[in-house]
Amino acid sequence: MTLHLDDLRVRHLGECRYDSPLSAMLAAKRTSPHYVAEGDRVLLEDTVSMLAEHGLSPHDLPSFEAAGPRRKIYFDPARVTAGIVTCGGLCPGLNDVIRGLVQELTVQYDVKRIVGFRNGLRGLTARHRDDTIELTPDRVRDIHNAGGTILGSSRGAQDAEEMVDSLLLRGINVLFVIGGDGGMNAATNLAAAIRARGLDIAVIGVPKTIDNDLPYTDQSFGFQSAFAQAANFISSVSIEAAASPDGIGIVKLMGRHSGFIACYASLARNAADIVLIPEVPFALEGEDGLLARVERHVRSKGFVVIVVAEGAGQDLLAERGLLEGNATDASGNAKLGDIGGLLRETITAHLTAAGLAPTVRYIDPSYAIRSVTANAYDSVYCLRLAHAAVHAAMAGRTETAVVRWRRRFVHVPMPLIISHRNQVDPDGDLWMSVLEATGHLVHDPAPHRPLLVER
Ligand SMILES: Nc1ncnc2c1ncn2[C@@H]1O[C@H](COP(=O)(O)OP(=O)(O)O)[C@@H](O)[C@H]1O
Ligand SMILES: O=P(O)(O)OC[C@H]1O[C@](O)(COP(=O)(O)O)[C@@H](O)[C@@H]1O
Ligand SMILES: [Mg+2]
Repeated sequence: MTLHLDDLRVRHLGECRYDSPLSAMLAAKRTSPHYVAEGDRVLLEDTVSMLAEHGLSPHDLPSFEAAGPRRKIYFDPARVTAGIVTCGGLCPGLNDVIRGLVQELTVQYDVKRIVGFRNGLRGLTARHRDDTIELTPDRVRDIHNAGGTILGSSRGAQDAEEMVDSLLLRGINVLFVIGGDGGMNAATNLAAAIRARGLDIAVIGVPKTIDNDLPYTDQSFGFQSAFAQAANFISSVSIEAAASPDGIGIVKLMGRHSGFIACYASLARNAADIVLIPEVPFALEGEDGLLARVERHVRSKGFVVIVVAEGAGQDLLAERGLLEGNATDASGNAKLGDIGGLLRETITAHLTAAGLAPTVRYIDPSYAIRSVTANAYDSVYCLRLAHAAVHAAMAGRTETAVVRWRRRFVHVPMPLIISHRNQVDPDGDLWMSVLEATGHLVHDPAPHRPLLVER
């Protein structure tokens, strides 16, 4: 998708007329390699070839508005009531973001009232809108020491008009939606409903996903903590597999449509022999198929470690009638078949038929990965995203997500965040690293992507 400068402009509620409490500090600042001033923009692309292709002056190149505090703001902080909601699946750092939002709103902007909606967008429905949590610095002081979200979360559909009514009834001027593709979709619809009614309510998104599958963000918050935890399970399984005759270690990791966790967790320990992700189809049978490859590993090395993303090989399950048609969860997300189970069964049968006596160690750590506390790196990241989100809201941005893009914090129009899915590029350098680390390129140099099958 080719984007132009106009596609990247974010919506403003109106003119910023109030002095920001941070204006004196900002007056002294200038753009430097480490600070992007409020009027400056951050380029969408960062290679010479991509930029040259546009043939445009720097000012006309596709670029994002820089995040950060503004000298003039849209809302009078004394009249602001903020709302916060977390939706969808958990990921590390949700409490860090909530805490950062509350601290920044109260300490820097002196906002007096912050309402936490419980259990995701369900908390904005008529039935649940009064069951909220008053969020104060005291209430959030220690919440970053635990995983999950103190607000709770949920999946399932809600009516946008009903949610707007809730915002009005609770007097919310600024809503922070911490959510994934579903949450950003819902927030976009909510913002459209707010706009259609001509209301003065800002909706700011803080994109969240354990799968790292949202575009226009370097890496989603909590992802690093999650794949570090996943890497521990890979270590465990590889120790088990190595200690067993004809040992087969299999770890199934989250990743509905994108294999980022599988790739990063595998690289973190460099113990995987085979990595299977949704983006790279594979065959079970045949000389280049998975079963033959597993057998070669076991015969040459004595054991094999396989890391599989849960969304990999769904076509193989469908072929075997092991998929529930087009089944979806309450939010409309595809329900997956159990690729880990299929691997365990087919590998055991294949190796047994080949005269080996496999010992299979299979781990599906599932929720144990996304429920962990954010590590120090992610905590910092979450806090800075929260700061950026508060500045964006107070400056009257709406239908806008705050993200880190090429190491800078920027504003992205919410529709772009849900325009497509971020996936591992089979031609990209991440997948190349995985192939290098698993020895595919050295041991099997002939096919460019050894486990990729044209279907
Ligand atoms: N396409 C959509 N349009 C409007 N709302 C959606 C859409 N997809 C999901 N939602 C709502 O957003 C919330 C979170 O979505 P979900 O897919 O469960 O998690 P996530 O935000 O992590 O992707 C749910 O309440 C769901 O109903
Ligand atoms: O069991 P749940 O809560 O539906 O979550 C499972 C799925 O949610 C995910 O964590 C991603 O969901 P989100 O979009 O909510 O982050 C997947 O990796 C996983 O398959
Ligand atoms: Mg999602």
